[in-house]
Amino acid sequence: MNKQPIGFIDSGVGGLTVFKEALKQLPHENMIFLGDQARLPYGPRPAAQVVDFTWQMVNFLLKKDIKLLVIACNTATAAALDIVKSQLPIPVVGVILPGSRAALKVTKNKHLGVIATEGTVRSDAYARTIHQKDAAVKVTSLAAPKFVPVVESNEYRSPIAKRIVMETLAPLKHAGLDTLILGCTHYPLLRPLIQNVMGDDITLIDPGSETVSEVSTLLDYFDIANDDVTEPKMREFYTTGSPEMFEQIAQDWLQLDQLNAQRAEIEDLPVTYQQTPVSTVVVATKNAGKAREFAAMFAKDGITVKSLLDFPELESVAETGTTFEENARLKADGYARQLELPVLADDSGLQVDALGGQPGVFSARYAGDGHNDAANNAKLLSELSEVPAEARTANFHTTLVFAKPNHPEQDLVVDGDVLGRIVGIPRGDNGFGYDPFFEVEGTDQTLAEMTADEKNAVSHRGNAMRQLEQLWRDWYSNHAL
Ligand SMILES: O=P(O)(O)OP(=O)(O)OP(=O)(O)OC[C@H]1O[C@@H](n2cnc3c(O)ncnc32)[C@H](O)[C@@H]1O
Ligand SMILES: [Mg+2]
Repeated sequence: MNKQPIGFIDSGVGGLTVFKEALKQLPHENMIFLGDQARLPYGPRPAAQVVDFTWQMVNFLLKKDIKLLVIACNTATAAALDIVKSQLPIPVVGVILPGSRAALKVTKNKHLGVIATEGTVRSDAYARTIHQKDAAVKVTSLAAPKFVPVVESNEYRSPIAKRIVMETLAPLKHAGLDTLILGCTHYPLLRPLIQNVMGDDITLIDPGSETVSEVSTLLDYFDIANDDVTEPKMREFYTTGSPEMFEQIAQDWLQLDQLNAQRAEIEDLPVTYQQTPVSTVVVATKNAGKAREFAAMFAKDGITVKSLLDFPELESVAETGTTFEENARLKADGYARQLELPVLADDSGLQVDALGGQPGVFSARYAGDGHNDAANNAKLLSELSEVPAEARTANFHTTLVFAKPNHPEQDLVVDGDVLGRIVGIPRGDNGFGYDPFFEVEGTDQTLAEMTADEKNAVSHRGNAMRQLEQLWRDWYSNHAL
């Protein structure tokens, strides 16, 4: 018998949907809830910050002597579950695995939808978790950033809520899914509206109930359940925001008598786990031209780039794939494993329409094995000798893959392209490779006539980097699920 409370944390009131399930399934347990309403929403925040805030909430509840922690927030689960779990002596339960499991149990057509915050969607945690269990399941994710504010402002039954739900879910209505995961603990409060928009054929999954089943299993497994059915149970509620606002929603949602919320000061509590800022990125390329471009792009954030030229002792990874992505993955995964560091790889090439997309993935060895830009360019010109100027359209493509050591399933993948045409006479001395022959669409300049900055502003690599910039820091600081 263990009378210590179970702790629940969330960015706001959403976690109460899990708490409500716990009241139903585990009525004899003492429970404490903490919502970080002052700093909500968590969805748009960088993962590293969500990790910090999560630790502050955890440290608040540890002082209350909790015996088990429920991270009743999808965004915090995606960002912090692993690290918190690895450092706490008590069991820790998140909501993503239980939610995924529940959805896999009910789907018939193996097409799942996930609606969640931007942070959760960006982390790809649901798709990853689902695919670890069944790689054949299709997962369609959609960020619904407007839902949390509607719930937190107690507007979740209003006509505004109805309109927001309708507009947000429109892209999913005809997507062909049969099951939709409510991948944010706030969303079950909008359940009737969501069901109405999606139609009765779609099964909605509220991860709360499955999460509490997992809690129940763990209480038994660790033999820490409270079997005392006599005395009244502790129901404590804390918020970093306004206790009155919290009470209104909680009272309404939980239907508890005498619900009292108290203000919690957690901002000054320690952040147990500090992220070290990233100062160096390894780019897995032997091509000095590429390395220079990445160095210039990362330098804007004060980050130093190292390339394979800095690590001559590494075993070469063969580019045996048939697509840019396959090759980029081979390079990123292969070198990350050897270096035991996150590694970024680029696989790129020129695709000429009149040559059926050639040289494509063979761009580096177009004229035969071994790198020789001059020979490659000469071959390109001879292949195009009969092709008139207007038919010499082409594009440069790159696929970038950022990989962590031994976690290929977490590879971050982005693409970039630039359109143009192949000119007959080379122009310009800048850049590298095929640059002097590639005239950028909408300009009269080849890539080799542009400065480094001008090229990065339009190039395939620059375009891919601009996407990567939005994603990589969060991904980098996310721990393996
Ligand atoms: O594999 P790593 O070591 O990164 O270096 P690589 O030069 O072999 O690179 P790829 O396998 O990706 O092959 C890309 C080919 O396309 C050419 N290429 C890629 N990006 C280019 C750019 O921005 N300008 C000109 N040529 C480019 C490059 O010179 C190569 O011949
Ligand atoms: Mg190569």
